[in-house]
Amino acid sequence: MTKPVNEREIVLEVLLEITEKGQFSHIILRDVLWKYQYLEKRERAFITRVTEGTLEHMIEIDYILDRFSKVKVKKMKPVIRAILRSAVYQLKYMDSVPDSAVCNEAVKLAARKGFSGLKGYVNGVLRSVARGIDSVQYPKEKMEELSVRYSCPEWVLDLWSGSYDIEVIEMMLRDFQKEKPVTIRCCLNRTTPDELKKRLEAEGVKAEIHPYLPYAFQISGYDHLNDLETFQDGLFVVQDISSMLVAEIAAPSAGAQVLDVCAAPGGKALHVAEKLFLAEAVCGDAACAGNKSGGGAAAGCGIEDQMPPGHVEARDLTELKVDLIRENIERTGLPNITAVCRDASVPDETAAESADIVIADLPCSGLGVIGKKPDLRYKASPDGIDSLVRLQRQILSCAQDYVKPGGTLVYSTCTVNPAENMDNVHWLMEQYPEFILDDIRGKLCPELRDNVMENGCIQLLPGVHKSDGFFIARLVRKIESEGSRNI
Ligand SMILES: C[S@@+](CC[C@H](N)C(=O)[O-])C[C@H]1O[C@@H](n2cnc3c(N)ncnc32)[C@H](O)[C@@H]1O
Repeated sequence: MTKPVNEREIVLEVLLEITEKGQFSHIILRDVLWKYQYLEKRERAFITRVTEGTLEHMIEIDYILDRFSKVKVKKMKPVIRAILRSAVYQLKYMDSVPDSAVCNEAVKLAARKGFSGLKGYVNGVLRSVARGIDSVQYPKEKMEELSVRYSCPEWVLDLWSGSYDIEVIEMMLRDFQKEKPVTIRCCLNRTTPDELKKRLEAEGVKAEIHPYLPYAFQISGYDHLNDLETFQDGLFVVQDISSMLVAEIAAPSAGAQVLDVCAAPGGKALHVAEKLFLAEAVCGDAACAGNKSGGGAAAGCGIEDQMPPGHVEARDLTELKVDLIRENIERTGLPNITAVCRDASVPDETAAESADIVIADLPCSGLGVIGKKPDLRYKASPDGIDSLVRLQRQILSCAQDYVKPGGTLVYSTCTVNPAENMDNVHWLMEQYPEFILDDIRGKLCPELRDNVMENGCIQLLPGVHKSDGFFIARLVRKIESEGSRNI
């Protein structure tokens, strides 16, 4: 009996949504896995692997197909193109599926989708690919070769070649294709890293401390993260180490007023709120026995009562996004953070010079995280990057206004594209000379300290560093009488 849904048919639906309709792979995949949660674990894993793998290797797959099909990939009917792409992925990268099964299933799927007349074509192309795949010649020219081998558009490589050596580019590309453990952040308002490690291990999870931060772990060896008791109890959140560095670099002191202008789903804002909560939980005065969260059991020195409590306002553009922040606030149980819907590109005069710390973790091309979101590389374009830079500058020009004199602006992106990173920092300092770069070295572990640029910012590169591609700058608004502290 034929099954009502077939995992290859689901892969086809998902691929068409992403490649033909421009949907994001992580969102479509999440929704589809939710819809078909009754499928067996093996089938769900197959859907994820074939979809992500096809996207990750799509330029290489198209190159291979163009060598074996008379009709070029660009000219194929979308359904046939998607069926062939996912089949070539299975032929090249999934030894567990016999070649004959890949070909037969693709032919059946083409027929089910109304293309019975193309059964012979699909079968012919795939059988020739299966026979000849190991003898495909890759391009001779280096950039072209890298583009095909690692499925990265050539214009992206040209862009990077202006700033990075070819060896570094290849290291990044190789790293994007590597399977990596998930990185989590221990919620220090709920537990200690030691306790979390013990509980994870009791659940059969392998947890290793990340070399950059003592409260970050790399975890592996579990089936469904959401099913872990430690996750359900809110003892950790999933977050890349690079994102955690933003809160380290923001380094809020007790009583700080923080504004995150682009906060959803809330990772960095919640981390800053946690730091603030911990800074205020214990009074800094060594002679003081009291603390704000101590329920009044001990008498304090009084400083903690005079100080207004610190707070994080986490903003984002749409109610949908703000609801994501709210869900995460509820999960972590932090009392000192609120989520607000507001467009960061529109000036907010009511917030002028109101924040000790402004976090501007802005929308960007995401070229530092294409290993995790494989379709981003096909969605980005040179024109798209130009308009992102315009948006980033518009948001930065609003965000700088909210920083108090002496306060801090932390600018970050998850890209390795200098136009969206260092160029924006230079632009900001030209437009607003009251801002100077602050050196972040003292806020990082020794291993990373040496990688901070001369101007005090950091550009993390996948494959070079143990993180996503990520950029962080810390700028300080001068107090009027203050001389230049520029480094
Ligand atoms: C890089 S993500 C932020 C990630 C977040 N800081 C975190 O750590 O979870 C950029 C965010 O900017 C938001 N965004 C884009 N344009 C915006 C605008 N004009 N105003 C406010 N937020 C915007 C997006 O919705 C997205 O959530």
